[in-house]
Amino acid sequence: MNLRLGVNIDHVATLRQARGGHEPEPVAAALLAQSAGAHGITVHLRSDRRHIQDRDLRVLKDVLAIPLNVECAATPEALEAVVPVRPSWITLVPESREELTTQGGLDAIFLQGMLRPVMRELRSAGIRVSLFVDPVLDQVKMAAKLEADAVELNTGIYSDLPMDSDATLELGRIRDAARLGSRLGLRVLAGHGLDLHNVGPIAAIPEIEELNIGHSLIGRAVLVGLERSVEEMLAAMAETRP
Ligand SMILES: CC(=O)[C@@H](O)[C@H](O)COP(=O)(O)O
Ligand SMILES: NCC(=O)COP(=O)(O)O
Repeated sequence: MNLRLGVNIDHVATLRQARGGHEPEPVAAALLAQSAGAHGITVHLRSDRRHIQDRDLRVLKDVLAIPLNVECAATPEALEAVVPVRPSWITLVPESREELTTQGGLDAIFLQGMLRPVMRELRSAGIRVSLFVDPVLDQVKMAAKLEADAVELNTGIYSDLPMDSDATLELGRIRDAARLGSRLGLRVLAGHGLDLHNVGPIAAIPEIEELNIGHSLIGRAVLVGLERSVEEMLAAMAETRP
């Protein structure tokens, strides 16, 4: 199975919002990522609208030829903004206003009563649903029980490990969760904090179909250009998953 790259363009919008103007245009970034070989575009519509705006979703949906994945909290306010856009995917993520970035996976077990009707509504609107969960077997089982189309395994703990530390344990958790998700019929994605240096061992996990990568890729794009940054990431992924 070929490994796909979803490019998260949130932080192009972060830069735009720093001045509250029009530049840089995240839609232009999405189109450049698409032409450089990205297989999908991911954006996170945060409740505080710190980067991606409602208008971005609408324009992205209109212009992209590759799937649009919108991450959001499972709140009525977020879903009212996202569902009418009809993205290919909605990924439900936990969110708190104070966090700098997502702090962990969704607790699908604790939230199952709330998630069940929400996910049913999204499915009936023709939108595929992914749950961003920690690499914990019971969370993956619950995602399957809730009839999610996919799980995105949170690689945040793995990505935060110091460079010279032993990642065996965390990689094992991600590998086991990926294997279980695939066995249960879920599509398995992974992401959070991945970069050119740590992506290899995650890309090597055969059950993982797609990686969502944003911050490091956009950070590098500031230095070398977005197309080159996407191409470098695709090449790094292909080193372990040709
Ligand atoms: C859910 C996840 O891991 C990321 O998409 C992250 O939430 C992106 O949001 P920020 O770009 O606001 O950190
Ligand atoms: N869901 C993960 C994502 O979209 C990108 O996360 P990051 O690479 O910005 O940490």
